[in-house]
Amino acid sequence: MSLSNYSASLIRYPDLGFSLDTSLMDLDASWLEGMSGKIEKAFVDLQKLEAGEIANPDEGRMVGHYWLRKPELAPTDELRAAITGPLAALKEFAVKVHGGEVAAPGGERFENLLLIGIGGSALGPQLVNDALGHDSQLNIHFFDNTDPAGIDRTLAEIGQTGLSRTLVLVVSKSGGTPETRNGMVEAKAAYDAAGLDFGKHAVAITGEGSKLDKFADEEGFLAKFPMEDWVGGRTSVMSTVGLVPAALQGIDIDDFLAGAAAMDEETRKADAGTNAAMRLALAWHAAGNGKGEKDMVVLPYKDSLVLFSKYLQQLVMESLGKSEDLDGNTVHQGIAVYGNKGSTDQHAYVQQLRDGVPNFFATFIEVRKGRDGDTIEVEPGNTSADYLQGFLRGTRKALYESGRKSITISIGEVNPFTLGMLIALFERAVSFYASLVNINAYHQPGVEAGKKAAATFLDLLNAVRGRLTADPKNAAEVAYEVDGDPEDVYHCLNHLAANGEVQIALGDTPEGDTFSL
Ligand SMILES: O=P(O)(O)OC[C@H]1O[C@](O)(CO)[C@@H](O)[C@@H]1O
Repeated sequence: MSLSNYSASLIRYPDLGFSLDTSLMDLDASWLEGMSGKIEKAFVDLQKLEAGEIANPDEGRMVGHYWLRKPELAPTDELRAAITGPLAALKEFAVKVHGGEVAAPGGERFENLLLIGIGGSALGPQLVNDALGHDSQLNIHFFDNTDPAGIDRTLAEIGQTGLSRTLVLVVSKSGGTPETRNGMVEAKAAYDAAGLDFGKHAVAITGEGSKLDKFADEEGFLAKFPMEDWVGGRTSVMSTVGLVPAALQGIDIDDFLAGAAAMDEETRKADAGTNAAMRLALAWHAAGNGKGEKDMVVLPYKDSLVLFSKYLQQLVMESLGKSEDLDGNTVHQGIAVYGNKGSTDQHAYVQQLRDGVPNFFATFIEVRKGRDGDTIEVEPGNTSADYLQGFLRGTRKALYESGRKSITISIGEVNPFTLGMLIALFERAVSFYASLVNINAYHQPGVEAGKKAAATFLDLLNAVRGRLTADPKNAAEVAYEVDGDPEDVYHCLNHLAANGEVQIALGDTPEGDTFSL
């Protein structure tokens, strides 16, 4: 570790208060030289993507999330209008909600938001809320799963009386995601039970013509905001998906977009020496040998960024985790991402990072400012912020001393602008990395397999339900009747027993368990 090595390895954008330090990644100059052809191609690929090329060939779609913060970039007037129109509309909607012009049927002002969505249709709003929502004009709650207990917990937080003052945002690009549909059905049931008109409390954010879009029309939703097919779920936080809730919360969405636009501007420059997103992609490539051999451990040293690692988990893993490259070769690409926050994890998993399996590189996120306003000394001469900085610097060094590499990203403070900057940085690094390893970062075929298998399980579950009688039967007998896999049938029966639909009599092993009505 030396100041000259640090200086030589640092990319900084002083106007943005941003820097990226890859000095502890030991990037080799000759390796970088050898990558120059791929680097050039990656710059060209991203230029073409931003110019509207079909960058998602499997789905035949353009990839337009970079236009969201610079609509002038969008290749046609129609696409530009699809960004600026909804942006103006959602701002106006937020003003009306805040002013009480859009209110609950009884005239009560909305005080709460309930966002129903999953994956990219929830993670962005959750990150934005956690990082920036401390002074929120409306309290936000989430249904991001089909877990009934989780739904009940959230409804209890809102409370029976709070429901009438709660605006529900149902967010689904496809408009057909089962978890989100279930969440909406559960929310509607809660409104019905409270004698409230769900539609008069609800807003849909979805693709035009989707099931949700039609349901919103049928139920007379208060408003609808479109989601375009050229914005992927995991990069949708700067579309209506992230901006509607953020504007309703009173978060400065113009600053958020401006931060992303500023990072885009810097990382649009085709110069590997100064382009932080390209440097990040190269560091990932070098660490994992271009094959994801090392996991990415994300450690923001700031409580308000704790969800950033979870957010990046979807952005990176859903984008890069692919079985085939663009030429159809089997490659099984990806980078595993996990993390939480520092210094908290020094008391949890940093022990393994320092001394255990060396299968990762760390990404520290440093926020230079400790807190707004006055601070106190926690001991003579030192503040809590001094300690946080000490732990970050100390851990980084301790890891390096035991051969564990790390990247350090620094920002001045957490605000809408800097959060926008960070998100844009990683989005562009993902785009570059995908080009470097020649994969399509913009589809997610693997997710479909689990969805299909879940649908098959539900069909089996319903068939099993139809076979239950007062006479006890074991799983093999029911499986024979429904022509199903005995183990799957056993799990159906066990599920029904756990939820009080059937009685279970335990045998010596699951094969001997019997079930009856
Ligand atoms: O917005 P939707 O269509 O409900 O999808 C939610 C999430 O599900 C996925 O499609 C994966 O199943 C993600 O890519 C997406 O963010």
